[in-house]
Amino acid sequence: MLSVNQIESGYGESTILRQVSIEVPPGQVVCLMGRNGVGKTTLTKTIMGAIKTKNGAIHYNGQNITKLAPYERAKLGIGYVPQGREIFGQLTVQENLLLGLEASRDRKAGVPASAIDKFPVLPSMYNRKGGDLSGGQQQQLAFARALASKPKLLLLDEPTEGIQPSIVQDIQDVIRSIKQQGDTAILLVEQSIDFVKSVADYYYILEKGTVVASGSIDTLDEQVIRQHLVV
Ligand SMILES: Nc1ncnc2c1ncn2[C@@H]1O[C@H](COP(=O)(O)OP(=O)(O)OP(=O)(O)O)[C@@H](O)[C@H]1O
Repeated sequence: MLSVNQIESGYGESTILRQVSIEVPPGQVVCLMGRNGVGKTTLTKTIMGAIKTKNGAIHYNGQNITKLAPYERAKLGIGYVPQGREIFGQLTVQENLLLGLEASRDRKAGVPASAIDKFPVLPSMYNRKGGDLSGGQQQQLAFARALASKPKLLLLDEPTEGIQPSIVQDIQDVIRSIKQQGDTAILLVEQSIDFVKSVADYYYILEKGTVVASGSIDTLDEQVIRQHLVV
């Protein structure tokens, strides 16, 4: 589904990612882990096209998307929930959700029930400004907005960061239900090892912009955690 092959990317003259290769198979949950500042967000932004790939290639469903603009990648079915959520604070919840449809091929159909059903708190807030929601509610809105275009690959950048435990649990349940449906793959940036172990099929660990460990989730053992993740 997603195949990142030996990519190099960064900001201006500075190169952050070097020789990074990852695979996200259809319908699977793949976690991207690593300490602060190792390049996890840079990788999700590069996959989405917000940062240019300097070398290497990104293929999505067999198509080379390395040079496509972010909106073109979104149209192909890649959804993105950025770190920090990036909700439009002055727009209502409903308007934020409708913006999610801009990436979709079928705008007239409206926001699909499949995006809203997973976040029962949202419909009661349709007319509230995005900026007036709590951090956890904004995260749910950002998630639903990404689901509005029915993505086949979802990039989630630290969806549980700074969020109260009950909403972390809700987000975990949503990821599980997407996984159970089996038609959307997820690349998840996440720091919590328990969370990762409860939802993921595979993991990759980055250090200084390169992949230093990877495997099926049952190989994420104490030694790997101590070596690459414990601060
Ligand atoms: N806009 C930017 N311009 C220049 N350098 C940047 C920019 N954004 C990030 N960096 C640098 O790129 C490196 C990787 O940052 P990145 O945000 O990808 O790491 P991360 O693993 O997602 O970290 P965190 O877990 O703290 O979110 C860091 O050294 C960071 O300082």
